[in-house]
Amino acid sequence: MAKQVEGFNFEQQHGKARVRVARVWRSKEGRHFMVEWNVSISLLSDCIKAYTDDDNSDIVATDTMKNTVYAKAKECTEQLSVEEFAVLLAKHFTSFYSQVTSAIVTIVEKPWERVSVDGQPHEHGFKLGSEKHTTEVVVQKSGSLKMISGIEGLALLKTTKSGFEGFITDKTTALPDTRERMLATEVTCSWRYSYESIYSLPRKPLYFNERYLDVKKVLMDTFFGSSKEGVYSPSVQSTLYQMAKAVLGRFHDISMVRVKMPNLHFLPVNLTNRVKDAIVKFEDDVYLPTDEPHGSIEASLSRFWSKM
Ligand SMILES: O=c1[nH]c(=O)c2[nH]c(=O)[nH]c2[nH]1
Repeated sequence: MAKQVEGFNFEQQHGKARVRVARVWRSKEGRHFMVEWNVSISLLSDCIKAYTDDDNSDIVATDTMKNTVYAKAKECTEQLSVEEFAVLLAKHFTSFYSQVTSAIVTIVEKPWERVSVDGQPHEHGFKLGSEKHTTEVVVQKSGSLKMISGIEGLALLKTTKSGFEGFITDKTTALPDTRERMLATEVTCSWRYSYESIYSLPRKPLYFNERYLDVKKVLMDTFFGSSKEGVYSPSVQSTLYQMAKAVLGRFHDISMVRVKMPNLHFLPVNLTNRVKDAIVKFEDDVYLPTDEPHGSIEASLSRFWSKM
């Protein structure tokens, strides 16, 4: 919200970025559970005097925000999702400080996964996976909520059932039509939940972790198709749309989904020697993988009644 200050419109927020915290929980039976989070906080608060009058008396110190992350992590005696922790932090800042009108908390979870040794899940051993679970929540003093979750760095590839043809051709077009190519991407997807108040959130423990895994599965199943047959992709655009639509079709508490899918090209390799003999003739087998430059394709899809 812009404020009128000395004849100007003025907007401000302050916070602490990239606070790293890990939390371990130990079950009675001796199994350990752990998370590692990177937390960023930004507060919208009435502290204009700090900007205009050198008066910090309304400032929540960003150092205090950092300490609060550790204090709240300590208080969480049960395992919880990034979404729940973000809401808990945001709720604290908006209810504890009269000056704070709104809190924005974003968290990226590092993908530590329990290892198996000799086919048995290890009690306290973890290895780093690849894609990351993310969230951004905005909480107002009234309890009104905006909650977005996401997945980052989901690298997917299929070696066939992908093509691209019928696009505009003009004098700068070199790309041939094809019905046979590799399709590789790194999916970034975020989705907005339709919960609009911190008081109407699902109470089920780890609900949002379950949702995250379910959304990831729907995205991947749609990308790949069935295990034997697969599914033909006529373009990244078409596959991206099918993936977004599948998420909205499946999850009724998701009102908006945004998907970004770079097209990471695998270029056919054809090599001839100086006397024009083929060294390598491309037969859908030898490729030059490249990520620069790459196609960049993104879209968002929301229900008619929903907010973006
Ligand atoms: O799936 C694709 N979409 C495009 O827009 C595009 N453009 C391009 O050169 N190759 C591709 N592939």
